[in-house]
Amino acid sequence: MTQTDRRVLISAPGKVILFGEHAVVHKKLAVAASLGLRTYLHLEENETGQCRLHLPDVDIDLTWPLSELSLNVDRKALDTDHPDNIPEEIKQQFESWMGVTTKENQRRAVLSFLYLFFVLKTDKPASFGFTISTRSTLPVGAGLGSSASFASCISTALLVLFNHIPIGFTQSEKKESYLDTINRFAYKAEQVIHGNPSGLDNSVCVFGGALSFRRGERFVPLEGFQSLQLLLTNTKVPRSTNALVAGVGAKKEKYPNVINPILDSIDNISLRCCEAFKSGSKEDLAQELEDLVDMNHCLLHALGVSHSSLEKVRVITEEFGVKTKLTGAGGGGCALSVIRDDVNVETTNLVAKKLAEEGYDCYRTLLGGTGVNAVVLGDDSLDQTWLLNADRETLESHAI
Ligand SMILES: Nc1ncnc2c1ncn2[C@@H]1O[C@H](COP(=O)(O)OP(=O)(O)O)[C@@H](O)[C@H]1O
Ligand SMILES: C[C@@](O)(CCOP(=O)(O)O)CC(=O)O
Repeated sequence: MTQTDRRVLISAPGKVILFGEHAVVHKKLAVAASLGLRTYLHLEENETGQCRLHLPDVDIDLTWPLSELSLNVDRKALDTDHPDNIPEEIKQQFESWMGVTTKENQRRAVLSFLYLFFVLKTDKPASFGFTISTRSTLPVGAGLGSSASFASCISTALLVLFNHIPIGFTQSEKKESYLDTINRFAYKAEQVIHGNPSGLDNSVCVFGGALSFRRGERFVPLEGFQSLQLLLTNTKVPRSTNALVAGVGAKKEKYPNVINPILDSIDNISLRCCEAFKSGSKEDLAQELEDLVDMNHCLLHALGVSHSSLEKVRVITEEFGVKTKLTGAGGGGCALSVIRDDVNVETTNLVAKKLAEEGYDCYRTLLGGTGVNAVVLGDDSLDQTWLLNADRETLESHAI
């Protein structure tokens, strides 16, 4: 296979925030872990002279001749602290490539791609072309980090495509430094998608595992982490991470003496979680996590980011003695329930059944899986049609 028809499968996990969402935006500690559910990206280099961006999860299929994807101004102008601050002229050019794309979720996905494309692009022959197709087994916009997982895949694809990092980065002795590079650009894409991200989600999706994170500092792998049985419930109530994060910020501005102590309490919940894992006693850990889950949810409720659907999940699970909190931005989206080892399978099934009767989707998935990964595909193997049609188990078996 030549360099020009190289095909690569990239994947990155979603994440679940155990403790500290929202507070982490304001420099409080958060604890999160990667999920078994992932986003997959198929990258094909070809000689069509065109760039195709195929994002079926958000109903996008755009193709541009690469000769037309060129900026009128020096691309150094893209080098700002936040992508929102790029010159108006570039924003207008991005708009002109957007076609009929009008929905906010679609626009942000395409804009994050265009932004990274221009930041990372290097000179290539006129015939150079490529197709990017993505498919996620994560629910999109539900609090499980689909945007960071997507951002990590796009960042990796463009870094590999333009030869900033080698395809075998996961086997390289410079792996850590390559992952840092992927993470830096994934964060930029996250900024395009949801405004003021803390950087927690992209760190989990890129590095995988379980970690604690404070904005502006390097994440710390969670000492003594043991995978937990979690039940994730997607209420399917749509919400905007942007708006919810901005709402908490506005409350903090207006009622600093009320909100700051809440954020400090959440910080202490995350600290306590780290200590509980470190101490290693499984019995105590289960009890503490349940308490912390309950308290963290109530504090998030006070910040105004719960929703009646999430409260309903709490009521249903509580009937079985199972503790639940919202996870991610809240306002709908997903809840996480801690399933203690002494809760039997029949009970868990019954809880899941009751939740399904309300129209919610339940996921049982492992925590702490591998971070972003890329493999070169052979001539005979999987193409993008396969990617778009494969079932979840088949996809997961190729994630490595
Ligand atoms: N598979 C995907 N394909 C294209 N865009 C995606 C995909 N997953 C996520 N996104 C982008 O991320 C946005 C969802 O981000 P967000 O609201 O933060 O939800 P989540 O909690 O799932 O990360 C989508 O509206 C879309 O712009
Ligand atoms: C609310 C927040 O803490 C997590 C948002 O997670 P999600 O986008 O709902 O998956 C924001 C952030 O950390 O950037």
